[in-house]
Amino acid sequence: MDNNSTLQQIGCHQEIVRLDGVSYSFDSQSVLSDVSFRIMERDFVGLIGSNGAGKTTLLRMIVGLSRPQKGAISLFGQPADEFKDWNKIGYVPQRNHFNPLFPATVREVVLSGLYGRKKLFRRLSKEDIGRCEDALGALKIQDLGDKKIGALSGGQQQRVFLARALINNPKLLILDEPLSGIDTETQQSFFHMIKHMHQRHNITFLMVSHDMDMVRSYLGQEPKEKSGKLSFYVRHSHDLDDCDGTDLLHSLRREG
Ligand SMILES: Nc1ncnc2c1ncn2[C@@H]1O[C@H](COP(=O)(O)OP(=O)(O)OP(=O)(O)O)[C@@H](O)[C@H]1O
Repeated sequence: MDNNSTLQQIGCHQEIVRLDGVSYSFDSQSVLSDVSFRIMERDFVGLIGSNGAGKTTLLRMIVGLSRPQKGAISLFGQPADEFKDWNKIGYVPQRNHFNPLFPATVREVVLSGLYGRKKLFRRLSKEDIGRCEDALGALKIQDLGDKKIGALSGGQQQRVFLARALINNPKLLILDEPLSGIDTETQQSFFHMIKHMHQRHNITFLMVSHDMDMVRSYLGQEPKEKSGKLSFYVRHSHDLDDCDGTDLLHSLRREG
């Protein structure tokens, strides 16, 4: 193998998330105990576990909303405490449901995903608006842009939250039960869409799901690793000689 192809493989094979002996308790109740796991670039990781197993607690630590009480987390090769490049990570938390009277439009919700507090207070640039339209296009909801978010169905709202997470063109998307509370047909098209993002646009995924059939159909029958009550199912989309195409929004602009 020549140097170039070795470099290419490393280039597509970065360690995105590393958990080393992570533990967490609420009061005296231990929720996670000594969890170690690595997510490589272009992995699709399905995180499975019973109710209360600590899945959401783990995701919240990865996105910096809380810290491990023991052990360490690294993101893109950096200790999580020092990590600043949060626009590389898109996060869709569990059970996002808006009150039907919530006044924001779909476009406003998607734009609120632009990372950086200062962006909330400064005027939107043409580029910001272009990114928003691209994200709406990626989720096939351009026609909903001016609708009030609270007036949409659960499945449509889920698409809006995914568009919001995509607006920064993240390398890693973290989804907490994105399929819950939506009908089977919408679940299938949603899952189809995220598989496409994984395979064609090289986004790395960490997804919590209770739908074992869907998880197994894409990620295989057996978990790659288990830790306590958590199981990690993994599929890698990596094509050794293809390191291109990580920019979903950009690709869409070109395709469109
Ligand atoms: N803020 C909190 N204060 C006290 N206990 C908490 C808090 N958040 C979570 N817990 C407890 O920690 C445990 C793990 O919760 P977590 O939400 O991480 O589980 P989960 O695997 O995501 O569950 P589910 O599948 O039901 O969403 C649960 O027993 C929960 O009651």
